[in-house]
Amino acid sequence: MSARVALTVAGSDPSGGAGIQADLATFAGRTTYGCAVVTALTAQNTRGVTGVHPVPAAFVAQQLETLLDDVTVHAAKTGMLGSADVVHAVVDVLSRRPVGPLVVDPVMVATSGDQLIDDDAVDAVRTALLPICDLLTPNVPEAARLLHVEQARAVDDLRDQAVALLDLGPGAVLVKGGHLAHALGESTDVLAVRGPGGGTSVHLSRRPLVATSNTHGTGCTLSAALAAGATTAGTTGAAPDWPALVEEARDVLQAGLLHADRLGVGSGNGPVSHGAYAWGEL
Ligand SMILES: Nc1ncnc2c1ncn2[C@@H]1O[C@H](COP(=O)(O)OP(=O)(O)O)[C@@H](O)[C@H]1O
Ligand SMILES: Cc1ncc(COP(=O)(O)OP(=O)(O)O)c(N)n1
Repeated sequence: MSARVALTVAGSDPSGGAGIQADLATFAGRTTYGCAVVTALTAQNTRGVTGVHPVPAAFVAQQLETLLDDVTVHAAKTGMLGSADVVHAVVDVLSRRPVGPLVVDPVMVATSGDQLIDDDAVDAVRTALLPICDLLTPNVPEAARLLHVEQARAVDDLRDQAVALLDLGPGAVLVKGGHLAHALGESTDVLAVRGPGGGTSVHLSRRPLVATSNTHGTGCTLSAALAAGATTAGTTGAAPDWPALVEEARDVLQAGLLHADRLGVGSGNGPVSHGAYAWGEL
């Protein structure tokens, strides 16, 4: 028997709340072996980002090629890619070399407001990465930026934007409603899935609002849990059951949010507790 292997292609967050550190912790919590290709170093803590040191695109490609020469990956996720060159390098390798279902978290801005991607890279995500993506997981501002529309203000807007984003190429889209959670009084994400016959199904995933400011890394944790869940489909080549995997991943994140205040890491927006679900902590 061999392990289910998930890959993250993302930036480093030394505080451990987001980026590759969050992804690897989440993979481990889902009993999935984790590999990581690093796209950028950030100087970051729970209060914000003070610097970004990008990895050259050719070296991102070299990391991927070298890994895939040796290791079979059953599902992958992308997080912070940073520049158009890195986006194109990742797309070039992943379109030639199968890594199972691909989850794209189109990371653009940290909770602290710091920009993690430039405008050319957003265009590259839209035109090159989304066509090879199996599940796209934008938050409210990211969905609006990808579609060139105003930010969603209600669940109907989340639904319309999830369906509209399917036209850019992904097999499924989960528009996350975390930025509306306080206004709505609960956290509602909307999943749109393209069916084999071309029809679209829409699913609402709802959870009670967790009253915490310790939300650093929520998006990374959710997309990593989704990639970990998709490794099972990746071992057989079956299509992932995205509605079921979204519910599982949201349970992982909800436990992480409920346990976050007990971590006491840093003095800003602290990290979610990536392993809480696996430990049975609530
Ligand atoms: N306070 C909260 N309570 C419960 N769920 C939340 C809360 N904040 C965010 N979430 C959930 O965390 C996930 C990521 O949230 P969101 O803030 O939308 O994305 P990002 O972290 O990428 O900015 C979504 O599933 C969202 O519904
Ligand atoms: C290196 C790195 N990657 C991604 C993020 C953003 O992560 P996210 O999960 O969206 O969490 P918040 O920034 O919203 O807390 C990051 N900060 N750093």
